[in-house]
Amino acid sequence: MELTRPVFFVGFMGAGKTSVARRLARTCGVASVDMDTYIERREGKKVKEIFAEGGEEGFRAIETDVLRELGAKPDPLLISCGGGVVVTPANHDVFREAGFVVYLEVTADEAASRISDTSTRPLFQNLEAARARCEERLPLYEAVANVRVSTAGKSVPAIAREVQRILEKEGILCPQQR
Ligand SMILES: Nc1ncnc2c1ncn2[C@@H]1O[C@H](COP(=O)(O)OP(=O)(O)OP(=O)(O)O)[C@@H](O)[C@H]1O
Ligand SMILES: O=C(O)C1=C[C@@H](O)[C@@H](O)[C@H](O)C1
Ligand SMILES: [Mg+2]
Repeated sequence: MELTRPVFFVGFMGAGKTSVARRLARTCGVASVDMDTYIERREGKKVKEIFAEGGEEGFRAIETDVLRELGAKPDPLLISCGGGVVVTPANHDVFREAGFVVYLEVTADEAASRISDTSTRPLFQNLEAARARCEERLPLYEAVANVRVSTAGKSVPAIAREVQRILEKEGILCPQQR
């Protein structure tokens, strides 16, 4: 199959953006890219090190640069964003101009139960702070979303199938034209 526009997955850390995009890419035969992984390869450093050296501000600048680059690829991709991509206002323009945004909903408590190693996520260091951060970001996720998908109690393959149906209905995921 092929994509007519880039599809961005947003949502809090642990929502399943990376897992769902990867699963959908595999089952539909389209390409996916994970922004955190892409950033780590490009910078030759782990996200944690980028935060330690340049702070959140340094990380966000790289993130916006990469979002613009990936959103402008001639062959559209499934793009799993970092959990904080919505905090930078300029990123909202990229979403609006280029793509379709799938918001995967999760609570901080459920996310905490899914993530085995929070040390890789500098902004998920304790549950209290994560709950507050998650709540603070809800309106931002909602503002950019073209569609919301609840992930509570659902498996990654089930969520991927649900997203696939939505993308097909919207004409974003189509049978290959050539
Ligand atoms: N629906 C789900 N049910 C159970 N576990 C899940 C589900 N989705 C993801 N997970 C697990 O939660 C962990 C985090 O998932 P994933 O890395 O896909 O989240 P993410 O949204 O990309 O997070 P981040 O913003 O930190 O990159 C992984 O171990 C994954 O296997
Ligand atoms: O929610 C966030 O702010 C982040 C989520 C991760 O995906 C990484 O992009 C980074 O750890 C920041
Ligand atoms: Mg991820």
